[in-house]
Amino acid sequence: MKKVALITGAGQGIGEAIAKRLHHDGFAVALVGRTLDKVEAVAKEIQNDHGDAIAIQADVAKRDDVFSTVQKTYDHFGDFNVMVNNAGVAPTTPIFEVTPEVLEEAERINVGGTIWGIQAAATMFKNLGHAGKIINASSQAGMTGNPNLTVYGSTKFAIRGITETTAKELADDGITVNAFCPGIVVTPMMNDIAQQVADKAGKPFEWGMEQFAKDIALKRLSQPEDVAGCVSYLAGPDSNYMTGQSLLIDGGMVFN
Ligand SMILES: NC(=O)C1=CN([C@@H]2O[C@H](COP(=O)(O)OP(=O)(O)OC[C@H]3O[C@@H](n4cnc5c(N)ncnc54)[C@H](O)[C@@H]3O)[C@@H](O)[C@H]2O)C=CC1
Ligand SMILES: CC(=O)C(C)=O
Repeated sequence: MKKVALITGAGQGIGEAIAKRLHHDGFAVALVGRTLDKVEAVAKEIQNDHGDAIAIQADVAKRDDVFSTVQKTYDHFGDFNVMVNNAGVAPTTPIFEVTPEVLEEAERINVGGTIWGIQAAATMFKNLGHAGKIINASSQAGMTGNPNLTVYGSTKFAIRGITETTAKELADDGITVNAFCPGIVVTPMMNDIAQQVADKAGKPFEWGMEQFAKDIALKRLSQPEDVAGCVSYLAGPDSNYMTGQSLLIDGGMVFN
């Protein structure tokens, strides 16, 4: 029987690439997103490639939604093995522009969504009586400070802390918890960030992207597939003896 993975935020960008990569690795995949049309379109592509995929609409900020996606995934495929807490939002907030609303939304989705995802997946693994893998999306912005990303960066630092903490709490149940920390990945999110930073400075889009891209040692932006390859490792057996870790996939940027 195929192993089963659930990926949140799978309608575009990194989540879409992870879903497709895990399908190629032999997983049955549940694609979760806020906009059903988008996850359905990706699920259809996977089905057309002879894959097993379902699409589920959910808001990861809502605990009940997240528990329900895990239950639906199990009900459909009959097992549950890997949870990828990938969905996130990235407000661009110079420190003087941070409002309670911006802070709360990012906390509810990025931090809350990750915690509910860990709770729901670990509960299911324990009920099934077998091991499982939980993989969380942090960021290079969760390892170092990025100007204009105070709120976003705070959520991504938090996700690394949650990863380390829950790895220790869940180890006795055979559950591993790791995080991936992409650098600058060409997705709708990153394009929005670059555009907003450029707009605030009265500069063109290319200038906005350059603010993030100029220190990449490998001298190229990353593609969603670069990240999906590392998540494939975290989801597969070769990472079985690894837990509580944050895998940096930034082309040599943070520690330049
Ligand atoms: N693009 C980049 O350069 C980087 C991205 N990341 C992280 O990787 C993850 C994926 O990022 P991208 O693919 O770039 O973003 P994206 O914005 O292109 O895609 C994220 C997806 O998550 C969904 N989503 C957002 N809030 C949701 C919610 N409450 N419930 C359900 N779905 C929700 C969105 O609808 C979207 O389909 C995020 O956690 C992001 O913070 C980390 C480092 C760099
Ligand atoms: C979006 C993000 O995580 C960046 C710029 O590191």
